[in-house]
Order: sequence, then C-alpha cells, then structure tokens
Amino acid sequence: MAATSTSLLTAPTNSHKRNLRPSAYTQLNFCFQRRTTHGCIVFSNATKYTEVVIDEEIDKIKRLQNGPDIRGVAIEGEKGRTVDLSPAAVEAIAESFGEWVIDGLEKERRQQTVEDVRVSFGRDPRISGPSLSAAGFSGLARAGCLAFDMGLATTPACFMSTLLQPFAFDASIMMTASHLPYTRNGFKFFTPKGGLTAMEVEGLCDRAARKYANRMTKVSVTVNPPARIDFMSAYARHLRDIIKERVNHPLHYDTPLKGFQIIVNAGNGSGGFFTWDVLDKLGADTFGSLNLNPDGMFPNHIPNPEDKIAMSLTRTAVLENSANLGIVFDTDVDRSGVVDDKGNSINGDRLIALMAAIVLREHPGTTIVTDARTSMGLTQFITNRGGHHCLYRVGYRNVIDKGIQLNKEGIETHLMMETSGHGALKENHFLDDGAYMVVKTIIEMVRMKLAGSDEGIGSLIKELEDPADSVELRMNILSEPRYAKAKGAEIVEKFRNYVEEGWLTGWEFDTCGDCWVSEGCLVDTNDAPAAIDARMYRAKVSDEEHGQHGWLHIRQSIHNPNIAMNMQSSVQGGCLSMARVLLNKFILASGMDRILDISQIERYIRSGFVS
Ligand SMILES: O=P(O)(O)OC[C@H]1O[C@H](O)[C@H](O)[C@@H](O)[C@@H]1O
Repeated sequence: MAATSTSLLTAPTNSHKRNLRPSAYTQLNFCFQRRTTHGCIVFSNATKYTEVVIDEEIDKIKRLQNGPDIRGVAIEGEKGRTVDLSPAAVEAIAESFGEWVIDGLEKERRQQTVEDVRVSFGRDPRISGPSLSAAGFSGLARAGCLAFDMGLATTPACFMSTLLQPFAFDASIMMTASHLPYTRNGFKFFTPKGGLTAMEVEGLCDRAARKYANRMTKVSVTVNPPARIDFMSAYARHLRDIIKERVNHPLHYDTPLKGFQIIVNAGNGSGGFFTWDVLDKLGADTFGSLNLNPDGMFPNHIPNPEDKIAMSLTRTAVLENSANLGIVFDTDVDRSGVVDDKGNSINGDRLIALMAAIVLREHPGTTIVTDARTSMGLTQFITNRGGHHCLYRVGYRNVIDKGIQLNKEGIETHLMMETSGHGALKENHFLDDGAYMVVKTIIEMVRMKLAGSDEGIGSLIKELEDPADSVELRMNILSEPRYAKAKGAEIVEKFRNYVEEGWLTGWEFDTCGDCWVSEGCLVDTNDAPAAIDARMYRAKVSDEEHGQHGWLHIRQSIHNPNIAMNMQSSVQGGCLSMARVLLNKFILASGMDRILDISQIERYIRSGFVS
C-alpha cells in the first residue's frame, strides 16, 4: 500500500472562501491522491495537474446530467458501462453546487458576504452511498459550506429540510438514483425555492467538469465528519400533523388511522420510516408490510411503483391481510403507487385519475398537467369532472414547470403529475412528493369512512376507461455514448418529417400551442424547450376500419441511449398494427435501422409480446 500524507490547501480565492469562518473550512484537510489499483499515490505538486483539461473527461461529467438530476454509474457491475460517478466527480459536483448556492445568496443579499451557508445531505441505501457521501461532504466543505449529514433520507424530506424550522437549511442534496439499478447513483438538488431546473443543473455540470478535468481522479480526505442530524423524525412528525389536522377525527384526533390496516412496500429503499414513524404512530395496523429494511442491493425487486413485481406483491399482501390500502414507494419516495382494498393496482394513469378526483373536488375547474403518454380515457375522466387536461413533455420537472408557468399566467393549476408516479401539488410547494400523494390518499380514505362509505378509494376512479391496448418499446441507439444524443435527435426528427410529409397513412400531428388537447398532438411547439428534451412527439393514428383509434409517442430516453415509444389504442391489437407501420414504413424505409437496434420491435411484431 502506498503511503499517504495530507497537505493543507492554500486558502481558496473566491470572496466567500476568503471570509470563511474556520469552523467551515477546518472540516477537511486536503490530500491530493490518484487512485490506482494498488492503493493511492500522493502528488506533492498539485499545480502540475491543474492545467490538464481533457475534452473527453469534460464530456463525461456533462453526460452525468439527466434533466434536472445527476445520474451515473457508481460501481462496476453493468455490462458495457464503466464507472463515471466516481468520488472525484462527486466532489467536483458537490463543490460546484455549494459555490452556486453561495453565489445565489450573495446576489440575493446584494453582494454582501454570506457566512455559515448550511447544506443538508441525505441519501438512499445504495451501497455506493457511504463512500460517495464522504466525497460530497468534502466538495461542500471545499466550497465553504457547512454540511449536515441526514443519513438515510428521502428526496421530499431533503427539500423539506430547507423549510421546516428549526432546520431551514440554505440548500439540500439528496443522493439517489431512484429506481435505477444498484450500480448507479446520482443527485437531486434543492433550495427553499424548490428543485433545481435542468438549465441550472447543466450550469453546475459545466462548472464541475472544469474542476474535474483539472484534478482528474484526485480526491480530498475529510478529516472531520460533518454534523449528524435527525431530520427524518421531524419530517415524519410533520406528515403526521398534516393527517391529524385534515382528518380532524371526532373521536380520536391523535390516532385517526385506528381501525385501518395499511400495507407498505418500501422495496428496501428509504420509505420504511413511513410505516413506523407515520402510520403506526397514527394508530394504523401495518402488519404484513414488505421490504421495509433498507438494502442498497434491492434484493427483492426494484423499488418502483411502475414495477410489476412490486405492485403484484403488494396486491397479494393487501388481499391476504384484508387490508384497506397498499402503498408502494420508489427508492427515494418522490414517487408512489397504491393498491385499493379490492387489490386493484393504482399507478400510472389510474393514480393520476385518483389524485385528479381528489383535487377536482377541492379545486373545481382546476387545470391538471401530465406528460403526453396518458390515455384518452384520462382526459375524458378529467374533463367529465370539470377539469382541464394539459398534456406536456415527459420528465417530472417539465410537467411541474409547466404547472408553475400556468399558475403564473393566471391559470389555476393544482396538480402536475407524470405517468411515472411523480406528482406535485400547488399546496405542497410544487414538489414531486410520493409521500404527500399517499398522505392525500389516506386522508381521503378516512374521510370517506367517516362519511359512512364502505367503498375503498378505488371507487373514486371506477369511471376511468382503460385503453384496450398499451405498449412501451425501447430501441437502443447504436452509437458511441458521446454521439448517442445527437443520433437520437436525428431519429426522432426523421420520424417527425415522415409524419408531416404524409409517408405514414393515417398518422397525423395536431399542433397545440396552448397545450389544451384531447387527442394527438405535437407537444408544445411554441415555447423553447431545454435542448435535452426538445424532441418528443405524439401522433394520433387512424385506420379505415376503426377511424382514429390510438396514438404513438416517441422520444429519446433521459437515462439511457435508447428511443422510447409508447403506444395506446382503443382496439385490441391496435398497437401491433402501429408497430408494423412504424417498422416497415418508417424505420426500414428511412434507413434508421442503421443506427437503431430493432430487435425488440421485431420480437414484438413476431410474438405479440414485449420482452
Ligand atoms: O427516459 P426514461 O429512461 O424513460 O426515464 C424517464 C423518467 O426518468 C426519471 O425517472 C424521471 O424522474 C422521470 O420524470 C422520467 O419520466
């Protein structure tokens, strides 16, 4: 093992760093190291490396941006993918965020120096969490921030740690890769104003890429660990208070869930606390709950309300226990799905419908923003209840930002929700929050019971019509990672040309500048989307026999180099006929099969099943 030594860094040059109090800065000493397979080598002359700027390395850090999040491979284990979210990358990103927060506060306070900038830091149970957190703390300390370790936490809790007193941190970081495999990790960033936008995260990545290119694999060694805080208990109390106040139970105010059995499936993610620290304390019986222990290898199933195994295990547990409700959280609890007392899964469109039913009672006539992969039945469901349905781009942040924009323009918009289960409410700081969605559902369930109804919450959506056929296909983009985005854009734009030029008979875009649509649409052509997700199109599809029977939505994936295609039809087998047209009249006819792996769509056409 090579010897290590530490050398104290010269003071940083930014004004905020010059004015740093020792308490912040003495959190760490810096040791420039380059990791090798044999250990670490120490460089005494760090400046030697500061001029090394390598385009490829810069690119690598920039590619970690996934819309408003950072996502990357943190440990080996994925075929064909190498580690790109290394401790050195994490340190550079956290440092860049810390600097960005300080700069923002200085601007807000008219260039006055800010001191004691406090940033909380939570994480999900991924096995890369502890080592990457240490790098995150070092980065924050390098920026001159005081870091506070929340330990195992959830994404909504991290945001709430910037608001709830006495914590009220200046900013927060959640380290998570949500439902992605155990090998990945990533970040979400918050200030009291909400989550950072994709543009802001792009800025952070640019800044971090320059730092990283100068230091490469060198990492600091944190000498003093950051202060540990128990925020999750305060957060759980906050959720309990909301339920107590809103149910306002006439007989037992403090235990409004007495008599209810509720199953939680936390998928071994961060959501177990909701069982013992929220539901149990409110009097619920949570016997039969599943996968509550955090386990960063996710041994049972992917923590994801879209996951079929997660939903079916929860369904079985609800039915076996005759429970009133089942809850499925994703890893970091910004998404959820539920199962009603009859064992019906309520996720995707059905969850949006459930929330829409609740919200439309509270706010008649409100607008509801969703991504454009929702069913025609959902639009009908919302409009039948007097609401307006705005279909928008995929990506939770796009959906939320559209809602914020509509409110600013004077259009009351209370619910913004993606089919992935990300849902945000105006009343809850426009935060996508799986725990809050469940809190709303539970309150409604208890209220219904108090009003004398024995029907479960599933009864609220019994009029929702499901599509007869619904399929998602993915086609890998055949390209080196750095060219994949450009190639993906080329494919999607080619599709647009084919539809607009009439090569696909019966396929048509509706342009819908104001985003009020009930049918197919070319999603939002009028405003300026962020480059990354500019190209998403939904075409309505008709044939001679059935008239207009469905739609196809095409875009490139945010996380992986593939093209995602969603199709729905009111006719059994309608998706299969769309897939045939897509393959023969577009992909093969345009030569796009040169840059697309078409094996999945071919298998689907052959077998009628998606594998
Ligand atoms: O592009 P994909 O791989 O389908 O992933 C798309 C999804 O990525 C993340 O999970 C985001 O949080 C979602 O808002 C988005 O819908």
